[in-house]
Amino acid sequence: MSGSRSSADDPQNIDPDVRETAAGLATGDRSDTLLQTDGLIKQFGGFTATDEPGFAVEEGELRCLIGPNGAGKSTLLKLITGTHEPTAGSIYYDGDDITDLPPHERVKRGISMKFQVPSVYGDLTVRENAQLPIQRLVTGDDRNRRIEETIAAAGLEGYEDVPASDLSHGQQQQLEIGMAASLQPDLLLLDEPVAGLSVEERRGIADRVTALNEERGIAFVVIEHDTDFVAEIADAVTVLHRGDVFREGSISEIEADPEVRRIYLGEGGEE
Ligand SMILES: Nc1ncnc2c1ncn2[C@@H]1O[C@H](COP(=O)(O)OP(=O)(O)OP(=O)(O)O)[C@@H](O)[C@H]1O
Repeated sequence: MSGSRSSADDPQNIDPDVRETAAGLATGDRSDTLLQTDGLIKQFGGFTATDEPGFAVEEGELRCLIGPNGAGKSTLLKLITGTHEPTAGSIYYDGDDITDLPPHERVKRGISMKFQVPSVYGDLTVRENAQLPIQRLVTGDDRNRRIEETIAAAGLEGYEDVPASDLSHGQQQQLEIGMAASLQPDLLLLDEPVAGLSVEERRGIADRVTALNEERGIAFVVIEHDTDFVAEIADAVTVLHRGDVFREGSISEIEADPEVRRIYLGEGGEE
């Protein structure tokens, strides 16, 4: 843990590898890195929730973010969306430093997030909910086409006129994922999308996420505790512990790692 916003903004303080990647992207020398953090710190009072994790996402990859309770997973996603302002450090997206951009500018750049708390309107139909994210952005025939795309992305064809309150919890989550995807992001962040869902509902969410990843090339970061679900969807897994990246690898490598088992089972949550 070190530094402040002003010292982290000094190009001399940026990790050389990160500077090279960001500079390469900015000059058109494209690598596959979509998002990269550098020296990122978030403190709440005296407590450090994010401690220079050096987190990266490649274009089109489906990455799951796991870790004990309080490891800093949600905080990291909120720093990426701009919901939280970092105490220090930088975030690069598609070659640009987006650290100081407000959340709506990040959405325009292609970062979209579905939060843990459901946000569909129960008294509106599936179609009416589906038009909400784009209603001020898209008009005419394009709007109808985008609404149909959103409903297809949610896997809710045939439910167009059903009030969202009549959908199952899993279908509501599907609708939210479709709505988050309707902004045509390159990166979609999901915070525990299958918490509290049945096995069948989890399968519905896994189908939506993998379809959007494979058919539209959307990169995902998915916070998830359920390793069966992670094994079903993830290309790669990052383990966060005490605000820092603890391990990265495939789910089978992560599950076999005794140190990962220790931080989950031994120490449990963060103090
Ligand atoms: N707004 C806040 N104010 C103060 N402390 C916070 C705030 N948000 C998060 N924290 C603290 O930061 C740490 C990381 O929280 P965070 O929610 O990012 O963890 P998490 O890994 O997502 O946990 P969980 O798996 O339980 O959702 C926790 O100790 C939490 O209490």
